[in-house]
Order: sequence, then C-alpha cells, then structure tokens
Amino acid sequence: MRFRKIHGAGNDFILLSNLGLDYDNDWSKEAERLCARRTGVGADGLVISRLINDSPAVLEVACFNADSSVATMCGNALRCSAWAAHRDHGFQQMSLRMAGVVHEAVVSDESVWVTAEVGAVLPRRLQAVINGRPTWFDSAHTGTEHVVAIVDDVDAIDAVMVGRLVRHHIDLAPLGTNVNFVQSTGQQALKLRTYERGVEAETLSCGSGAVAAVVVATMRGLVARRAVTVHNRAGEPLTVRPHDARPNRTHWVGGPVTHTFEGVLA
Ligand SMILES: N[C@H](CCC[C@H](N)C(=O)O)C(=O)O
Repeated sequence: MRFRKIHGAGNDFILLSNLGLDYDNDWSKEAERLCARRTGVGADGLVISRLINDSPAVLEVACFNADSSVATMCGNALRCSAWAAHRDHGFQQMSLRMAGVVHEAVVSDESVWVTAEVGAVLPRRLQAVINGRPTWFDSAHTGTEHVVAIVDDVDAIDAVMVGRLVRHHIDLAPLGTNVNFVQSTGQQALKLRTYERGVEAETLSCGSGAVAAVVVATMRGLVARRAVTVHNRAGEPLTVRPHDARPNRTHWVGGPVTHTFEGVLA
C-alpha cells in the first residue's frame, strides 16, 4: 500500500488516500504501529482521506493520533489532505469532512488554507504553577479541546512537563486537552508551543492550537481581529484570520505543506 509522508508546518503525517477496498481497516490500531518513530514510519498522526464527490469536490478525512486515538479536528492534517487532493485531482477549492464537521479548503501556490469552527471559549478554566508563577489557562474549543496560557517567554517553559500535567488535570477529565503556551511577539504576531494530546509530546506546530491561541489572544486584547502570524517551533509560521462571512465562528488557518516522500507499506 502506497503512502505519503507529509507535513503541515512541521506537524507530520502518514497520509493514505485513494484506498479503495482497504478503507474499512482498523486504522486506529495501524496508526499506533505506523506512527512509531523507531519501529514504524514515524509521524504525529495517520490520515486517511477518501474522495466522496468530484464536482463540487468533497473528501472525507479521518485523523488518528500516534497513540491510536481519534482526532476530531486536525488543522494540519486537513491542510495536508487538501494539498494531496490538489496534486491528485487538481482541486483548488474543496470541502473536507472530518468527524462530521465540514471544513472549507483552498490551495494556492505557497499556502494551503482550511477553516476551523470555534466553539465554547471559557476564560480561566484552570490554573497551574509555571516556573513558580501561578498561570491561568483559558479553554477554547476549535473542533477539539485546547487550553491556552499567555506567558512572557514560551522558551522558558518545560512544555512537556507542564503540558502533561495540565493535559491530565482532573477538571478536564475524561477528555483531557491539548495544551498551548502563547507569547505576544508584536502587533498581530504570536509565538506558540503546543503539547498535543494523543501524540503525548510537544509537536512542531498545531493548526487548531494556532486558532485557539488567536481566539484567546484576541479575547485578552493581545491582537486585533484580523490576520495574525503564529510562529511555531518549526520556523514555518501559520496565519490565522477570521472568515469574512462568519468572523465570530469560523477562522481560516493557512501555511506551508511539504511532501517529504512516498513509500510502500510492508
Ligand atoms: N495537530 C492538530 C491537532 C490534533 C489534535 C489532537 N492532538 C487531538 O486533540 O486529538 C492540528 O493541526 O490541529
């Protein structure tokens, strides 16, 4: 079976498209095996994309985290799937359905954009002590669970240690959460680090986390309601901007997609 290894601004995936009859495999279990960094292909997640309709273009996309759990929303996986559908079928615009939610996607020369739906935003959801300082986390649902703390210096944080602690916080059980640390780096610019549930590690970038970071940073007055550059550990920033027609509910997240290699699964 052929696969693509592909990353969206450093968030890397094994992408299977055009599976045909193999579609009904136990992909959740396969995700754990294939995503293993030493014994598998190695990735943050496994993405299965299936063409449902040609005109208008509609794809069904499923994303499994490296620990085999289902991601109900993954901005970077959607962006990678849209890139591949553009490459395979020539679509420039399309709809991508993930966990029952329809996302719009637009592929241009340098960037791939997808929409993310913003749900409940709850200020001061929990507090944790970071480097001796009590720090609040707001929560923002962007298709999946995210909490966001605004801090002075994201690089001074042990993102894995604090991320793991907050991810398992009793107040957020049983679902847990992705954990984001955000720093303001100027007008309309943020720096973000994300500990991802399901990968159980810090990833190099996170699309739905970038949207959650911008929603919280906007609420807290750090940025205005227009395009925001979100820097990440990959050095390949994402841009988040409100959707023209539904600015309060929907955001676009865009940035680079890189096709690293193709291979055949043994
Ligand atoms: N990296 C992803 C988010 C994955 C979410 C996943 N970790 C979960 O909540 O299950 C993104 O680009 O949006």
